[in-house]
Amino acid sequence: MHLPGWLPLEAQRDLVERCRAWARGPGGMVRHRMPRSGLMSVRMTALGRFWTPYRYSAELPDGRPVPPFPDVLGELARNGVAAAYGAPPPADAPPFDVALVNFYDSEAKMGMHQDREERADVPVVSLSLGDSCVFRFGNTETRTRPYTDVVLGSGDLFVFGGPSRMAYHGVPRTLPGTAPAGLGMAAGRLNITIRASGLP
Ligand SMILES: O=C(O)CCC(=O)C(=O)O
Ligand SMILES: [Fe+2]
Repeated sequence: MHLPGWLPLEAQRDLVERCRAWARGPGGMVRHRMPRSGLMSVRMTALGRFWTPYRYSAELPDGRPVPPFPDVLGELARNGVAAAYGAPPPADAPPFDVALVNFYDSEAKMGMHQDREERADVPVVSLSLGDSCVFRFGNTETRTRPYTDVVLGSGDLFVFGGPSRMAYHGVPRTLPGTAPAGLGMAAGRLNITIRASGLP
C-alpha cells in the first residue's frame, strides 16, 4: 500500500531532526559490506537492534548496546498500518521493535532483496523523507520481473504485509533536487523502515 504525502511537512521536519540525532548516535551511519556485492552505497543506522547482512544483533559491533527503539516510531508504524490496511496490527502481534534509517546520496541505490531477518509476520512500514526515489516493488519468488516501479516522495508511507510481506524490493535510483522546500534537508533521501523482529 502506497499512501503519498501521508506525513504532513511539519512531521517530516521533526523526523529529519530525529534522524540527525540518531545518525550522531553510537552506531553511526554505516556502509555495510555485503557478502557478494561489496560495500553498500546506502548508509544506515539501526535502532532497537543492529542489522548487518544478514542478521540482527542486540549489540553494536564494538559491544555497546544498540540505541533503543523509540516509542515515536512504534506509534507511527501502528498508525501507518491502520492507514494502509484499515486497522493496526492485532494487540497480540509481536510489537514493532526495530527501525533502520537509510541515507541515500545522489548516487546511492539498494539492490533487490527481501526483508527476511524478522521472525514475525507483521507488515514492514516505510517512511521516506527528502529527495524522491524510484522504488521497485516486485514479487515474492524472484528478484526479477514482474515488478512495479513507484516514485516514493517525501512524506510517503509504503506498507507491505500479508501476501506482499516477502516481496523483493529495491531502490534503483534517487531523483536529486526533488525534496520539498522547508524540509530542512539540503540533499539526499532518508528512508526509515520500521519492523517487528519477533525476536525475544
Ligand atoms: O529505501 C527504501 O525505500 C527501502 C529500504 C529497504 O528496503 C530496507 O531498508 O530494507
Ligand atoms: Fe528492504
